[in-house]
Amino acid sequence: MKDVAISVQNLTFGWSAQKPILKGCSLEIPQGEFWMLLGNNGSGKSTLLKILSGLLSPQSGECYVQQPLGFVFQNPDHQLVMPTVGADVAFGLVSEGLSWPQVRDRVQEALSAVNLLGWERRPIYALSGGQKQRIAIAGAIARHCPVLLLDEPTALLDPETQGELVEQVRSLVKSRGMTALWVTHRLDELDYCDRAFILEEGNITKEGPPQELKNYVIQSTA
Ligand SMILES: Nc1ncnc2c1ncn2[C@@H]1O[C@H](COP(=O)(O)OP(=O)(O)OP(=O)(O)O)[C@@H](O)[C@H]1O
Repeated sequence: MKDVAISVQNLTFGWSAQKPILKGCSLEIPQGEFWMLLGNNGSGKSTLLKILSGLLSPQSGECYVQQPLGFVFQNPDHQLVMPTVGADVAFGLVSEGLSWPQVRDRVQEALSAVNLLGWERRPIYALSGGQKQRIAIAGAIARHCPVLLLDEPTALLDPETQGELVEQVRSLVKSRGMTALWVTHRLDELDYCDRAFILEEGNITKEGPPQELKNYVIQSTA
């Protein structure tokens, strides 16, 4: 039996009492698996991820996520803060009080994991959208995060780069035993995940393997 990496029980949240977003939402993700979260616009997917990451507090319910967690935003320009690749990946390590050689090793390990070893001195502004997303993921790997939360990370990428990123995250999950929860609108991305959820009307209404969820979405939108 696998350990649970992410667990949510009866979560409720609303921006106002008149408009509840999550209405007793529950889910569980085993360690070392790649899951996706689908749902219509405004169904509360980003809100759920923000609660999982501690950016928002639920009104009620229980929430557990293995720590430290890494969060990858839709727009990488909202999270890359330093001028170069190496400085950005190292930035998240500041609070750990590591020695310089330890920081260098962590940065190299993380860049190697996303196939960007040797890119330390590259300026962030010169990277493509997909490369920036891989740097954001490298930041989480450098911090040795067991869990990655990704909020529509391919939304701003071209189709080829979208496929490369989702493939990369799948291979990180499988090779490093990480757990990832990936929010998406794109049904073709489901092919890469182990299982997926659908968030509707404030609750998880469906959970299952990718093909089953694809069929459900296609039938419900036909
Ligand atoms: N800061 C905020 N203040 C008030 N309402 C908000 C705020 N952020 C989001 N909302 C509302 O909460 C609801 C859920 O938003 P959320 O962004 O979680 O949905 P989503 O499923 O991620 O949507 P999308 O697929 O469009 O990204 C929406 O109705 C949204 O307008």
